[in-house]
Amino acid sequence: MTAPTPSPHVLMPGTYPEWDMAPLRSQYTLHRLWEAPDRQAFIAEHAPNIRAVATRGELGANAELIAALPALELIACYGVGTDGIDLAACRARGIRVTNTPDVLNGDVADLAVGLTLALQRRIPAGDAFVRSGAWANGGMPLTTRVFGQRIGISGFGRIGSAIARRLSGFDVELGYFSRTPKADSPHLHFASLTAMADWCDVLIVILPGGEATRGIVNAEVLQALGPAGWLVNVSRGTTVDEGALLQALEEKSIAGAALDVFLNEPRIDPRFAALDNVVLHPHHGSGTEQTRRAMGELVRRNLQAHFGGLPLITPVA
Ligand SMILES: NC(=O)C1=CN([C@@H]2O[C@H](COP(=O)(O)OP(=O)(O)OC[C@H]3O[C@@H](n4cnc5c(N)ncnc54)[C@H](O)[C@@H]3O)[C@@H](O)[C@H]2O)C=CC1
Ligand SMILES: O=C(O)C(=O)COP(=O)(O)O
Repeated sequence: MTAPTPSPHVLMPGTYPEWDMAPLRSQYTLHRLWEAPDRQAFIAEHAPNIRAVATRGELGANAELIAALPALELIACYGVGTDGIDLAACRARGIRVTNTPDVLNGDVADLAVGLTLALQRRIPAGDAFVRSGAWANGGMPLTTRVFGQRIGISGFGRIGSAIARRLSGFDVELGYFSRTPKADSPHLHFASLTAMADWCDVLIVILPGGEATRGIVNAEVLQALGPAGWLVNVSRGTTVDEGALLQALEEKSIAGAALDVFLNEPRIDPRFAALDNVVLHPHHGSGTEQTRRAMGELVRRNLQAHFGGLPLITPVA
């Protein structure tokens, strides 16, 4: 009789939906960090056994956590953005990293388009107007036309190009900002974000987060967008200089913003809630059941590939 193969130990900084937890429990020894009363003691106790971390985008894995796990081989991220994971620390130790690209493109692109429509046509305000009974006293104020505008997409990768595909049906003029022009794109290319902000009516941001893009949407970009310009951010809170954005929104030096992402989520700056020219959304770009199931499955396939000695499905590092 052969001894049963021990199941690999996996540290989870935060939970996944139950439909993912059940199959993970059956294949791995899970260590639930979010339930530990003393994180340091919990990590120290289990560190020698932990071979993988299964994390989420916003929880990431910082240098301190990585350094505390000497047997770590893999960090699997439930989400495409890996800006919360210290990739340099991983590369230095040969720790592999995976994410969940592509399966969420459609949902995040749908939300970007939905937020654009909600912002300019004031759909949440319309809903509140009807519910409050204000309609009985007269019509809702007029809004801004979406079709016929110039829309600039900043970050023209998997999700950015999915946004462009959707908006191509909206009779708008499309431009994109990227470091190198895409040979297969018929849209107007901008090598300068400020120049695109000056050109467009709506600036949609879907760049990766992290140091390279921190505050890339700065006061100068917002000024170029101008009092008739709108910002839609579905990327990361860090890509926008939030102080400059709040000031621009308060002074109405831009027309408005629809935001799915913020600094310090979920405890965002309370100044946002006092504004009437914003649509606010709780970082839910991939938040449909179908996509979350696909993301969970991709995390599991990466873990299985790693522990089965097979090539990773969606490696980042
Ligand atoms: N709001 C939400 O719920 C979600 C947000 N995201 C965010 O969207 C980001 C983009 O995702 P994908 O499209 O899958 O990534 P991607 O890697 O396919 O596309 C990113 C694009 O940005 C470009 N880029 C990177 N740095 C740049 C810079 N400094 N200047 C100009 N262009 C630059 C890249 O060349 C690439 O074309 C993720 O990293 C994540 O932060 C992703 C999913 C959901
Ligand atoms: O995949 C990512 O990077 C994300 O931001 C996912 O976030 P969400 O699914 O929108 O909460």
